[in-house]
Amino acid sequence: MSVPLLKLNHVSKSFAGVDALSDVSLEVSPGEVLCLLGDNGAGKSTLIKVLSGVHKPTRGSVEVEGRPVVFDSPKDAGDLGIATVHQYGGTFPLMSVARCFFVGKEPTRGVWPFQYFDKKTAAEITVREMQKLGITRVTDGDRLVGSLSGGERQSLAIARAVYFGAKVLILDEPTSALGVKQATHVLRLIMQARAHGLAVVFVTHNVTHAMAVGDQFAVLIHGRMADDFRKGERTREQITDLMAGGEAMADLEAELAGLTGSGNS
Ligand SMILES: Nc1ncnc2c1ncn2[C@@H]1O[C@H](COP(=O)(O)OP(=O)(O)OP(=O)(O)O)[C@@H](O)[C@H]1O
Repeated sequence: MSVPLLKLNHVSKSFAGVDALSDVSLEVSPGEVLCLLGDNGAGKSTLIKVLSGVHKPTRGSVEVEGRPVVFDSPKDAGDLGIATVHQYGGTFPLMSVARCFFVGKEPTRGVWPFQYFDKKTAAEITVREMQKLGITRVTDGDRLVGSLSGGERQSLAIARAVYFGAKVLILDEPTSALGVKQATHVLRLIMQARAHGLAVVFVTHNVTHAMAVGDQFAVLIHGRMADDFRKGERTREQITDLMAGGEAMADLEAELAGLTGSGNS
């Protein structure tokens, strides 16, 4: 059994009286997709921020490849191969795709202090890496990021993470703003990353998308792990019911029945 790439042990995170996460334990190994499911306010963003070095846990610990770590910043997490891709690709609309791909890691030419950004190399690498992910319509590294489709932006961000050696890819609601075709493309990218041995944490509230690619699942409700299971152990209905909160739905049904009843009388 391989050592998990990333592991959370009994992590809690509180903000001035709000328990955003309570006693969450999970792990993800190379070549696995962990889907983190939860409704609005469940604690998904807070969990991503703990995993990516934005927040320190109030209690509990984080391990990377079996070693306890304390991230002081997202850079610390990045240096250990943890890459986070945000909903819109976290990219800059007015930058060229090549600039965006290499932001903070620019290839240079010349000798200090006369170094300059090697635009040609950056453009070639960016276009090539995006093509590897099936994005064949971006052939010019000078193209503005703002002109890419949502799926292409996600691909750019994922290609960047993989190129710079990510071992763990954390995807924050990558499909939620996309149409069916583009969402399918992003789900394919997740499978590709998995096939390359990356550990993927796929954060979503779309049960269908999660079930299409997930190996294991964790459902957060009010900051707690309400359930965790492996592929095939729950039906879509069971997961949806759990996320919607069985009680809340029962209350609503009773309320609606009451309204209908009073309308009839
Ligand atoms: N910096 C903060 N200060 C105070 N409370 C916070 C802070 N960040 C998150 N919270 C609270 O923690 C809880 C979980 O929030 P979080 O953003 O992690 O949920 P989420 O699952 O990502 O929700 P959504 O899907 O709506 O983005 C919420 O009640 C939120 O108001």
